[in-house]
Formats: sequence, structure tokens, C-alpha cells
Amino acid sequence: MCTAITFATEDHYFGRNLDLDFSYNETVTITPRNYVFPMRKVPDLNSHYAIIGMATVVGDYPLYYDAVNEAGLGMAGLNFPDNAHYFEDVAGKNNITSFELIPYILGTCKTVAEAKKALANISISAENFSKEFPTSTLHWMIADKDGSIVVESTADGLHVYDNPVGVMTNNPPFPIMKFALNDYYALSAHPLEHKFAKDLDLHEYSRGMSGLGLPGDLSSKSRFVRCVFTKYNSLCDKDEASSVNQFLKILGSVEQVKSLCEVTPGEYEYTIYSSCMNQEKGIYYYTTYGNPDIHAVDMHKTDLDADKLTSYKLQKDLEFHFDN
Ligand SMILES: C[C@H](CCC(=O)NCCS(=O)(=O)O)[C@H]1CC[C@H]2[C@@H]3[C@H](O)C[C@@H]4C[C@H](O)CC[C@]4(C)[C@H]3C[C@H](O)[C@]12C
Repeated sequence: MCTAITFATEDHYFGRNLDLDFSYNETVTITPRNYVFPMRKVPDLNSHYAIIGMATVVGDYPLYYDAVNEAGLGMAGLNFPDNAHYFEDVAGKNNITSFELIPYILGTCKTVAEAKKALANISISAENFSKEFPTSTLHWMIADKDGSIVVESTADGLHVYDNPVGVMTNNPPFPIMKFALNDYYALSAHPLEHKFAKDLDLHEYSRGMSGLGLPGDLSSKSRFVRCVFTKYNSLCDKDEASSVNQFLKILGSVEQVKSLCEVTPGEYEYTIYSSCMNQEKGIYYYTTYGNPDIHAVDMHKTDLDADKLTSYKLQKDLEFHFDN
């Protein structure tokens, strides 16, 4: 399972939890403007917006999971099993494979509006990256400072939904997910007036009871609802440290602790990393399951006119900071 969110204070932030039972040796990878993105069915991207994000680099090709470009457009791919459907090539469309969608959109678009325009002419092609890295069943969230969208390629075609809540998880499809919020409309972060049965002497005997009923499990609809509730009730100072910290706390509300979700006998999903990208500054912050310290990579500290990838190994080991 995974969760992606947007968040705004003075700047805009975009990121995700990557929940999985194993790692593909992902690294924080910067693709500068003149790296040539080879494209399978449309012309190669010889020069494009620079991109920073989490990627598995295979033979010098960055397979991005989530990323932001230098214009502040962010994008993440999350699992969408059983629902994702990709197509044979469609004449007259730009046929883009699922692993090329992040580079194509972030390489060529500055805003969600531009991404929507590009998507209107895209069909997601079923071609694999390689035998070792076959197609993943994904859907995507795309966000800029003005809003976000969800992109779902299903058997009946490509759907682009406005995402007014700026949260996305996994199954079911986004319209069902969004509708599920109605089931929780009575919950609140503030003390509630007693309306259950006016003749009964009922009272709040503990703080937090106005949120009773908020789902606490790890299923993707429950994480969606819990994350929207947490995000919308979250108050935050505007400075960078408070914003990044609060962003990661919101993602923490849906974090997966090891061994609570078995995926195959004896194998458990957990939150391998949490990312938070400052969309204005091009900084990629992250924590890993083993290391809650916040590490950061700033795209603007590298040569964005270069033509070679730069990758940074994830910091996975916990360090204690003794005060005596
Ligand atoms: C599995 C990951 C998503 C995590 C997630 O949503 N889990 C929820 C599971 S579920 O709902 O409960 O089933 C996705 C996100 C990005 C994906 C990776 C990226 O798309 C980049 C490449 C793409 C290649 O085609 C396959 C390997 C791969 C390296 C992908 C492996 C895997 O599918 C990743 C890592």
C-alpha cells in the first residue's frame, strides 16, 4: 500500500509513503535537462525540465516512483492492482509506456493544466521496461501549486480526475474513494455537541472522541479517509522545518509498521520510505523505515544543464543522538 499527499504552507509540498515488502535499491536521482530520455514510441526527450525524485536506476535509465520537476510539478505512481489496464498502440495517440509516464509528463509540462492537455492525447502502452522489470499496475497523482489530479488507465480508457483533497492511496478507483468520505462527515477534531439521544446523559469521557469511527486499519480506503482527516485538520507554522515536519507527521498517520500486513506467507509490507518534495525549491526530503532522521537532496546544488544522472544512496541506518 502507499499514500501520496499534497500540503501547502508558504511553499507547496508533495510526497508519499512507499509501502512494500522489499526494495528495488531505489536512490534519490536527479535527471538534468540534457540527459536524453529514450522513448519507446514517441521521439526521445533530448532536452527537458530537470527532475529530482526516487528512482531505481537500471542501465542508466531512471525508473521513477515519485518526483518533482524544476517548474514545481510533482508526480507519483502508486499500486492499482486488478484495475490498471494498459493498451496496445493506438493510432493517432502518443503511446507512452507506464514507466515513461513520469519522465514524459515531468519532462515536458510545467503545470497540472499542461499535464491535462498532454494526457488528453496519451494512451498508456502495455510494453515492459525489460524482462526483469515488467510493467507495474499503477495509477498516478500529479500536483502543482494550484491543485492535483489522479490519472487512472482502466479497461475502458484513460481517466483524469480532479483531486480536490490532494490525497491518493490504492484501490478502489478514485471516484469510489472520494465518495467514501461521505461516510465520515460527522467526525471532527473539535469537541462535539451531544446529539445522539437528548434524554440520555452521555458525555465525552476522553479527549479525541469526536473522531471516534475514523478507520484505523491499513486498507487503502481506510488510509485514504484517515489521511484526508489528518491533513484537513492539521495546523502548521509556515517555515520550512515546521512544514516538512508536519508533512511527514501527516504521512505518519498512515505509516505501515512492519509485520501488520502480510502479503505472502512470512513477508510483510512496511513503509520503506516517506518523501516530501518542496515543489518551489526542488528539494527532496525523505526518511526511511530504519532511519527517522530527515535527509535532503537539493536539485539546485547540482548542474541542471548536465547530461548525466546523479544518484544519492538512501540513508537507512539509525543513529542515536546522545545528549550526554
Ligand atoms: C509497488 C510500488 C507501489 C507501492 C504501493 O502502492 N503498494 C501498495 C500495494 S497494494 O495496493 O496493497 O497492492 C510501485 C511504485 C513505483 C513502482 C516502480 C516504478 O514504477 C519504476 C519501475 C517500473 C517497472 O516497470 C517495474 C519496476 C519499478 C521499479 C516499479 C516497481 C513497483 O511497482 C513500484 C515500486
